Amino acid sequence: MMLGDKRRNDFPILYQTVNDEPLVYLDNAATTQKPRQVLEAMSYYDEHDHANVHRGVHTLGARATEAYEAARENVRQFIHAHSTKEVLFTRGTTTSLNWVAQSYGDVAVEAGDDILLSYAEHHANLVPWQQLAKRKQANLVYIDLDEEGRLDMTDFQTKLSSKTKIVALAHVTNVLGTIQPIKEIARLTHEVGGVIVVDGAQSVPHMAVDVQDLDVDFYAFSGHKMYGPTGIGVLYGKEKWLEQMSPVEFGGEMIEFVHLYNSTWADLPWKFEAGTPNMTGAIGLSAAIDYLTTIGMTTIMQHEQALMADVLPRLQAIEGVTVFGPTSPSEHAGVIAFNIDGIHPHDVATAMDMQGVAVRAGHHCAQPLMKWLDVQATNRASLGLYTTQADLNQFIQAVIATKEFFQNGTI
Ligand SMILES: Cc1ncc(COP(=O)(O)O)c(CN[C@@H]2CONC2=O)c1O
Repeated sequence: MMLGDKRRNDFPILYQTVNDEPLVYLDNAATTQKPRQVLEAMSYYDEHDHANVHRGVHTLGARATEAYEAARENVRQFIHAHSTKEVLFTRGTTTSLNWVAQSYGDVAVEAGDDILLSYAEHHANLVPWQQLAKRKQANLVYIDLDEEGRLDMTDFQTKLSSKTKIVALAHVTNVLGTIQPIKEIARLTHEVGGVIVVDGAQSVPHMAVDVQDLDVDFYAFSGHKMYGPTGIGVLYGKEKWLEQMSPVEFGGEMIEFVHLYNSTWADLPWKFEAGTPNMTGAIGLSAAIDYLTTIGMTTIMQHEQALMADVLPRLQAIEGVTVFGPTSPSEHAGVIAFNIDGIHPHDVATAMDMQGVAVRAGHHCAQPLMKWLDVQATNRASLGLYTTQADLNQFIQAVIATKEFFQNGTI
């Protein structure tokens, strides 16, 4: 039995019909669904242990604090960070990346410095750097993509220089699903004295991530992309950088002492966590990590690669369908962008929804990439650990039926 069939009954939401057809949920790159184990862990916390953290001297406060900090330790182990001081809870990837651009960027980047990005970045890993470049009169330098949408490493090394202060890249891109060689990029970036900021939103759900092995300086991801709740994410940062960085938000929790006209800050990681944190979200994220760890990231990656090896060639073989990104299935980490020639992606997605199949349509917060692809928008199917062969069979049938419907009016 494949993983998807084995684990599907952990996800109550998947057992519904849409337009009288079994739901086939293939929008996991937007957000994943939560297993009962995550839902139950959050409910248990709220029903038994909820209180505000780090301040109460009463029993519930102690239990809530213990649960919250145990969640942080669980994240540390999951990404193999050296210390919990390096694991900051945020609202999600977008907040994490903004914190780096504002706090690290403002102290490290000066006029004339280079910030290297790729055309394939999500807006969350592009717009914060645009704002930093404007604030500091720094240069945004875009690394070319090759003909199949991979990062052009030759162009990267050409543009990398002693002026490079920051390299900001996705580990896995959210439209093409390309896996960027982060470990090599980190090594090359450090050789010129730069730091590497990695957008891990689309990689953490699909593969094991070891931030020490990758030797990245910052790594950002979201709970809701990895079978956890929304509203909780993580910023990993090397302790040496976080110690130098000023807080981005100010108030309770993050202070050591508040005088009338100045204040001192709490130690890491709390220096960056102003106000009451999302305890339930952190506990839900920790339960998601336990769930993924029980299955094993290698097992998940193998499952999704097997499905991709089946579905990508079948989609590529449909006449009148354009599939974007690398030709090889092994270079797609769970994501396929495609169009049916001559049919607007929104019409395709609507027609597929009529057949119970949920795919994304639009620019996917990657408008520079749409320009590079020379399209306004694409459709996107994205797999999860619960995706089954039956899901993909229904997906392929829906693409074919949608094409025929728009060509001759029958579905
Ligand atoms: C590569 C990447 N980076 C950052 C983000 C932002 O994450 P948060 O919204 O959790 O801060 C996303 C979200 N993915 C978008 C959301 O919907 N569809 C997508 O592809 C993403 O895919």
